[in-house]
Amino acid sequence: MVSGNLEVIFPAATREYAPFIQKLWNDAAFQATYNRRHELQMLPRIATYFLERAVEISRTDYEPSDMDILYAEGTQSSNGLSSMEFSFPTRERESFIDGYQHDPLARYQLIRLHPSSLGASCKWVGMFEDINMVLFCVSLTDYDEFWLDSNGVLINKMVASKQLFETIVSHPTLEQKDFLLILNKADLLLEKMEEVPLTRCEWFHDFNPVISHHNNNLTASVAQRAFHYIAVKFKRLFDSLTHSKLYVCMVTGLEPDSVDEAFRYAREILKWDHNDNSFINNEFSTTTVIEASTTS
Ligand SMILES: Nc1nc2c(ncn2[C@@H]2O[C@H](COP(=O)(O)OP(=O)(O)OP(=O)(O)O)[C@@H](O)[C@H]2O)c(=O)[nH]1
Ligand SMILES: [Mg+2]
Repeated sequence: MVSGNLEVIFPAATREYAPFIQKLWNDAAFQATYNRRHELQMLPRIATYFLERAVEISRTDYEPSDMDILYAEGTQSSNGLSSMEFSFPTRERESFIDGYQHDPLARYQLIRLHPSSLGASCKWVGMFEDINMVLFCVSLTDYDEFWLDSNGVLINKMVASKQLFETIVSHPTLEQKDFLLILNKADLLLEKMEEVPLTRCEWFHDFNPVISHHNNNLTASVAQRAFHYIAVKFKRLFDSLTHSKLYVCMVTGLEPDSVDEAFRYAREILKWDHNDNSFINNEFSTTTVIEASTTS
């Protein structure tokens, strides 16, 4: 990859196979299997996005679109920890017309963790002494998914996130820091709940909403309640560990506006702090945000 010699990774043969891959993918048996992927360990939802484009992607002149990049899987480093720094430099004026204006001075460190690095008691957190806020990201659809931990034991991904959250919020370096919990993949929650109940995750065993069915499907309000339930679970946990308030918002990572909204909320929170909490009782109108004044 470093040498840019893609022939080594994707030999010409791969391109020859691409039409067959696409044909197999459109086969009824493959599609039926994909539709029952929640019964399998390792068939990601996203498979369809790329397999449908096998021929296009295999072309030598293929250039990934922004969407292709957003849909791609993150890579995992061998020690389970990868990170990159980014910021939003001032761009052309037109880009700002509709969207959220990022603070060009804000610097972000994106850290991706695998639970296998949990055993290392998160020593790396000590590297981040000068941070203002932690944006802790959890996928709402993790509740029925599993990971192999460092001992080779399958662990529920939501439970793994909970354990990581506990370790990180209790870390001495991050004492008194603001935490914003980003509950991601909001667009997929309802679809998943129609297949697998939220109670599949042991931590969510007491989720018991009054369920209103519409055409035998769960309604969006059930997903909304599930989101609130999960948010409150984390808020209670955070309160018990730090005696402070956890901010929460719901995000769909594939939608730039939704991500911008989370960054905007993060900036509001910092402003509240900066102004001695005088903003704390301000109404925050967005529906995807659990109000700052919500108690657990
Ligand atoms: N539909 C939807 N897909 C998302 C969202 N956020 C991320 N994704 C997709 O989820 C995948 C993210 O892949 P990874 O970064 O590997 O994360 P993951 O597969 O959820 O989790 P692990 O690989 O187990 O860490 C990509 O295909 C993304 O396009 C979202 O909000 N909605
Ligand atoms: Mg993945």
